[in-house]
Amino acid sequence: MIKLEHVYKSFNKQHQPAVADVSFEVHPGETLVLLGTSGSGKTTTLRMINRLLTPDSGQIYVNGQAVAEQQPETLRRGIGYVLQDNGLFPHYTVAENIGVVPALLQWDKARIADRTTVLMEKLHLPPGQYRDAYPAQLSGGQQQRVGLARALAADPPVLLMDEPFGALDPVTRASVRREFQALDELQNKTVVMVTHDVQEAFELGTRIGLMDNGRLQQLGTPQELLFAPANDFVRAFFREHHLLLELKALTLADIRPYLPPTAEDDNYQAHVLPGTTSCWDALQQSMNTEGVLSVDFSTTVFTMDSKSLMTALVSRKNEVGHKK
Ligand SMILES: Nc1ncnc2c1ncn2[C@@H]1O[C@H](COP(=O)(O)OP(=O)(O)OP(=O)(O)O)[C@@H](O)[C@H]1O
Repeated sequence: MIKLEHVYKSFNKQHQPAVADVSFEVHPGETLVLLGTSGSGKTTTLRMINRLLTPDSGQIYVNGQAVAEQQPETLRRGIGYVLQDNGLFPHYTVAENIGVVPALLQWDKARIADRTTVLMEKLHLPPGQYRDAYPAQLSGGQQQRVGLARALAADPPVLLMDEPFGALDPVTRASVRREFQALDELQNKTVVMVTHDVQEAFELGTRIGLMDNGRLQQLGTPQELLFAPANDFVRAFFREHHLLLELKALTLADIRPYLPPTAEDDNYQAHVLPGTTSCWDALQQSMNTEGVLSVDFSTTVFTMDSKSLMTALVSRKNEVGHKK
């Protein structure tokens, strides 16, 4: 668990603070994404959580304990940290990089080796091929996977990530992001991630904290930020990507009332999507199924096509817009 209470940080007392009155709580199993324009205070906020920076005022707690009362080294051993440039040690092999924190925690060698193998397999880095490689011998995407494995190695309850996919090309970025999202390791972790990529925030964030000028402009679920913006800044921030973000934020269950009446389908084959699937993922799946989608709404299975999905989205938008 991470908790910030009225945190302020200035680098230059003559200027406005880099972070002003930021408060939030993040619970196990949640990913809070800090999103915002460049210089809005995202990285400063993150770096105060593991004491790389010290707040001028306010309190920060990790797992119920004030970070100011803990030795920075001890605190950081319990926090996984992933950086944009991966921060791997160039003269350490992949296995040695992944084993850094377990070694500091004095795990025995066999346990470190087992844990390294498990994580490399989960992150699609065949251990036989890459265990003894050096970072420079890996692609950017592979290096970032090693950075993730290193952060997860000692199974810390808290994970901080600063633009973890920011240095990757769009295709690699999407695949590393998907692998990250699918990791069972994350299930009970408390994660705070910084990004300025709006799509990434919507894909990975349980909640999003949108920052501007050092302040949290709004903190809420992707749906809340999109459909109930707290102010003009929030509204304007998402305007350009609105339709795409709606596809990511809304599930098939959200648009079910707007789908055309469809006969229950006894002929559906494999590939039934749960109602919790995002509309975006459903459209992507429809490319593999010639446009046809079967959706399991618990009581009934609907069969529809991608066109009726888009029509339902527009009907929903019209109705919700009309009510406002
Ligand atoms: N070490 C520092 N010394 C002086 N000023 C700093 C320092 N670190 C950050 N700042 C200033 O604090 C403000 C917030 O910076 P921060 O890096 O937290 O923003 P950010 O939202 O993470 O931006 P970006 O997305 O560009 O990384 C900026 O005005 C920045 O110039």
